[in-house]
Amino acid sequence: MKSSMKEVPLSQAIGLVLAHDLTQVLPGKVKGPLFRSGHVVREEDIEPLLSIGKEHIYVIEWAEGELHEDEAARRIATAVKGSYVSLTESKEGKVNLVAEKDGLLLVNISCVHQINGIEQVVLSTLKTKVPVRKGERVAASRVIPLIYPEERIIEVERIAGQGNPILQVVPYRSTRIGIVTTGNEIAKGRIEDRFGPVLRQKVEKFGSEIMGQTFASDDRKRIQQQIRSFIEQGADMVFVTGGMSVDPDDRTPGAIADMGVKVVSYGTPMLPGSMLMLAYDDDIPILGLPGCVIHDEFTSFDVFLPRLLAGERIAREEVIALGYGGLHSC
Ligand SMILES: Nc1nc2c(c(=O)[nH]1)N[C@H]1C(S)=C(S)[C@@H](COP(=O)(O)OP(=O)(O)OC[C@H]3O[C@@H](n4cnc5c(N)ncnc54)[C@H](O)[C@@H]3O)O[C@H]1N2
Ligand code: MOO
Repeated sequence: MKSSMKEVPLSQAIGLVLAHDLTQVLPGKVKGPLFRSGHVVREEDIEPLLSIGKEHIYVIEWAEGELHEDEAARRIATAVKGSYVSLTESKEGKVNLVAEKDGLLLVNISCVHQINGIEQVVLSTLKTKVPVRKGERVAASRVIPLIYPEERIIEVERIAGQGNPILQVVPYRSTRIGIVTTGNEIAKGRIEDRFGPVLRQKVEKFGSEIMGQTFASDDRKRIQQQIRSFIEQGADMVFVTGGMSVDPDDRTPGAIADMGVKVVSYGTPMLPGSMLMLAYDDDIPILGLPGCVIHDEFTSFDVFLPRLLAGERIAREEVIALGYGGLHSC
């Protein structure tokens, strides 16, 4: 047997319980529930109900195996949430999933696709591997009809139970970073360094620290010595700034590539930030940062930084994938 909805005219609705949130939309002013599910209709509610076009309310007689939209949305959200993600109460049949900490959001994309392939399920998420703040909404779930077959929710729960959590937040590690700034014009004091302040601010935003900054002339050996020195002092990551382009006196990529490290990529298919280099000395990332990092607000560096601070190891495939949708400016 299926659940049924009994239509009750407003004149007979006083004392009855609303079966779902009733939404008011006043363009530019309000879009939200005027009455919440479970509200007991009173005399003074009649006028406001008429003003949002309700001449009847509906009372549901429930059958076995069917769920209210609020319950269905809550079960989807519960099934997909992993660590450091929590749920809000449902509103108009929608449950929000919220980050409990600052960190990197990881989304299991193929499972999200599978779940949205189930008829009339909505699981809407942010993109994977983006930085999120504590309290930020990372996803929302709902079903389209008010009364929804439980068997489809059981299918959502089966997909979600297969392996890695579908949505999780990985908090940032506390990371000590050394900066080697290259360029004769800075080493000789002709211009003032701009990388230091920019990098400090970007890194501190994620709760990590710059352990020091040294300055090297355009000389391979000096650049390599200064990178090594930071690693010996316990750096978890090293940034090398400037000299990433095509001039013969741009020595940074050569210096990094020639110091016995594993180069993941020199050249990142995103603009700005195409001249970025990523290498690893064992587990320690070494990044060659191009001039655009001090010029543009958002570059490939801002994509990589939160991933690295959350402890992700970036592989070449992930760098390649940045090209699609990676055209921002410059
Ligand atoms: N012919 C080509 N030209 C450029 C290419 C290219 O592929 N072919 N790539 C462009 C892209 S993209 C970028 S990004 C920049 C990369 O520049 P570099 O990282 O090599 O930077 P430099 O040449 O060392 O300096 C450029 C500019 O920035 C100033 N600078 C450098 N470091 C500092 C610092 N610490 N503080 C303040 N200012 C700094 C430097 O004095 C220069 O004015 O190359 C494009 N060109
Ligand atoms: O490394 Mo550059 O951004 O593409 O300006």
